[in-house]
Amino acid sequence: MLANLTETNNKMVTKDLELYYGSFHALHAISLPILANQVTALIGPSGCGKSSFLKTLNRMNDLVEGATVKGNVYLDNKDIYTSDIDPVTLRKRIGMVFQKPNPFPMSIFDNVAYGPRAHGLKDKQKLSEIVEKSLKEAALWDEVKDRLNRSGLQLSGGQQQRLVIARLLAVQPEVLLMDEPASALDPISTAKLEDLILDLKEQYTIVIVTHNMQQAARISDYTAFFLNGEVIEYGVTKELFTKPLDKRTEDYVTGRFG
Ligand SMILES: Nc1ncnc2c1ncn2[C@@H]1O[C@H](COP(=O)(O)OP(=O)(O)OP(=O)(O)O)[C@@H](O)[C@H]1O
Repeated sequence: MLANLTETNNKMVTKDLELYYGSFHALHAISLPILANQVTALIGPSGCGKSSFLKTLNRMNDLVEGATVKGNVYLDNKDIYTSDIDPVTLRKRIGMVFQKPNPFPMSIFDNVAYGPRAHGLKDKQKLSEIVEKSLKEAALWDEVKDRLNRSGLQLSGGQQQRLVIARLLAVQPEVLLMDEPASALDPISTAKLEDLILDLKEQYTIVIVTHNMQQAARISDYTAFFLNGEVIEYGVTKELFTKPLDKRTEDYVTGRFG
């Protein structure tokens, strides 16, 4: 399937995106749509550029010394690499979850209230409402409502990952980027996180990097297969997994390499 870059329900689009780390050419002419309220999975063998691509979507690569981006990345049809875009505000709209859960060393409440407070909100009642709403949305409220003052670091890995998601939701993002968010979790926590991702796509647009083919098949609507910094194939997940057009995609999804 050819990626349609002009669909009206594209939340984001990358066009001829190139990424260099110094002289190393890490991403080659990536043109991909990210559909609104859908889960897009990025798959491919280690080192093929999935995380690098993910980081171009909220300008996290700005923080990597020597990284240069060429081409365009649009959010709601507006290029995010123009000089009038403030990367900090952008990252509020496009939040990111990493492989290893990274709650701040503070209470569960303060973790979630962190973003709204940083944006100047002081009203205790409003903060409490946001914390409760975000924890509910992240499917963590019932497990922590009686211990909001305990440290976020005392939670299990799966709970920590949902706390990090609650922290992002508290600043009302539009897109959630997830870089192998379940790779450090046990099967039960992974299943909870997958259920949560399926719930969250009702309200948010989600891009997830995963090494787990079954996970990509279970939770994503669209999949892009990366190899050596290129997108080899993009399409509806079911089709890409059952009727891949490219031999290399077929070899990868059937476990013949990677
Ligand atoms: N900060 C950096 N400086 C230089 N090269 C980098 C940097 N980050 C990544 N690379 C290189 O870019 C290429 C793509 O890396 P990237 O981490 O995006 O791949 P990946 O598909 O996410 O891999 P994995 O599945 O192992 O996480 C690799 O060759 C990697 O060594």
